[in-house]
Amino acid sequence: MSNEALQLIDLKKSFGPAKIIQGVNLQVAKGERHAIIGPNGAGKSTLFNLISGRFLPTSGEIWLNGDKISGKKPFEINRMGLSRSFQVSNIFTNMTVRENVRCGVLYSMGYGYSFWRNIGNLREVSEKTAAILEDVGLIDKAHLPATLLPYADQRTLEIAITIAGGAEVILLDEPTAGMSHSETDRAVALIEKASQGKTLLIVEHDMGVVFNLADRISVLVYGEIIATGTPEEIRGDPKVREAYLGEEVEEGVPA
Ligand SMILES: Nc1ncnc2c1ncn2[C@@H]1O[C@H](COP(=O)(O)OP(=O)(O)OP(=O)(O)O)[C@@H](O)[C@H]1O
Repeated sequence: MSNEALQLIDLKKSFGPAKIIQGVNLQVAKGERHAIIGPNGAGKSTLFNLISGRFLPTSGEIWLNGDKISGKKPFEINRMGLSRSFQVSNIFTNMTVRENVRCGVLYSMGYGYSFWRNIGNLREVSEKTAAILEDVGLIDKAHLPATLLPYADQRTLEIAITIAGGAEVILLDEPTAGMSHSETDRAVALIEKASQGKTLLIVEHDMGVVFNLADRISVLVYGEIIATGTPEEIRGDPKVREAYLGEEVEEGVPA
């Protein structure tokens, strides 16, 4: 059995004549927290859309835990153990916070979204739901309709649902976008705790978050990975400084 949770092999994606992803090779080990950084338009969202099955690659392959997933549909990839967060849109706004997390828990226990089925082990579902709500700090707001939550809490709920789904490999898309410093700190703590024992791939613009959270970082520029390494290696890489980090290395990144 391979030790790779996720493997991208010479992955390419074009939209018409525009070559957006230009031969990406990436290996993410089981249990690793890996961040993808790069300037606007580098292709980070496109890469996530390829991995989660929303886009088909133009060429190349994607493997998840030793199984080829490129060419499969998003729900098939999800069932094979990969879960992806969206920018809030995964939330059922007409349900309470508790019901949202409960859906994720039910899904992880194999019930899918078939609410009408007779659910035998209700107690286990309720206990798991309560534990997640407690962990993410939303237990006091569990009874509220999700739509009434402040923005940062909605993002937190989105992360909670993604993680409640039980997938081993989790893709988080800019989880701290639009958050204040203190909200960001709380979100990072949540992600660290909730991703224990799982594999995390994260796209994030906040360099403080990236350099705190990631075991390794890949830098994507114009659809190509120009460097992969530990935070120290990336911080010290002249190519990265020149192409992307620039002044942020001095100003935004913890030494
Ligand atoms: N469906 C599409 N059709 C055509 N072009 C697209 C499509 N999706 C993305 N692109 C183009 O691909 C390029 C990369 O976009 P992408 O959103 O992946 O970048 P990004 O690194 O996520 O940027 P940001 O940091 O701003 O979110 C952009 O030039 C974008 O216009």
